[in-house]
Amino acid sequence: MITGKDASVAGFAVHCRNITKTYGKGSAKVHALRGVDLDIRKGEMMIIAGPSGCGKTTFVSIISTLLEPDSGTCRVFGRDVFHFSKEQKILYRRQTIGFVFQAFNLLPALTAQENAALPLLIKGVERKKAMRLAAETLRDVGLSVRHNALPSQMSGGEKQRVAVARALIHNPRLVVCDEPTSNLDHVTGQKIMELLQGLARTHGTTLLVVTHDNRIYNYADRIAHMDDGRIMDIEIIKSRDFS
Ligand SMILES: Nc1ncnc2c1ncn2[C@@H]1O[C@H](COP(=O)(O)OP(=O)(O)OP(=O)(O)O)[C@@H](O)[C@H]1O
Repeated sequence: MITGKDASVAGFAVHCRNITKTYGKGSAKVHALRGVDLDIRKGEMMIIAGPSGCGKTTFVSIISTLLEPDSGTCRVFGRDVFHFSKEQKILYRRQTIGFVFQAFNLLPALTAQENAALPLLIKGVERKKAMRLAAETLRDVGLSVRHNALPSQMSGGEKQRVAVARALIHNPRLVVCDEPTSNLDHVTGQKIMELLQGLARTHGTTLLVVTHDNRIYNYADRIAHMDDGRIMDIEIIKSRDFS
């Protein structure tokens, strides 16, 4: 982990200190995060690993402003995200972050191309242009055909490619993936990770991936191992120069 008095916040995609979060009250109280510090460098792929219930999803939800922390600080690309207004949070989630979830979260009534175009359509991009960019992005993620298929007509791997296209179409600086391979077979999971890694390297995107699928650990630059609401260890997988 990069820490120390001289660490420059400006060099980091994510810079978090002492984040705590509890759920519930009294005897039902759960300490989900017990003081999490983490720095992620721009362009880095950081995996957050750890057993079920250790606080992984809580942590990424807080960074993404989907959930309020109890205490702590967090700067994402230098911006103090815990003090955003409601409107700033909405814009931050739409513009800065791309999300990929295990359950794909595609809208069932929309085609692959419409699902991929969604972030642009929400942003107000004209439909024809959004659909053209969606077709290009689907090609980038290896889906050259079946753009008019509905999610119910696609395989798990195809759906996850659409989800990745949708996460990347607006060129977010940070892509947050929660168990992106857990509903996929091994080979398809590896393909999705290669895709994310390749696209991230081409565009300099920072990737934050929550997983307990140790078969994808080798795609990370570093792995933050969590347990019981804390980061216990940071493992370096690849030593790349991020300066
Ligand atoms: N809305 C909630 N209300 C009460 N407790 C919660 C809530 N969400 C999570 N928890 C608890 O907080 C702790 C951390 O949960 P979290 O979902 O962040 O863990 P996780 O590491 O992502 O788990 P998994 O790998 O199973 O998804 C767990 O003990 C969980 O039961």
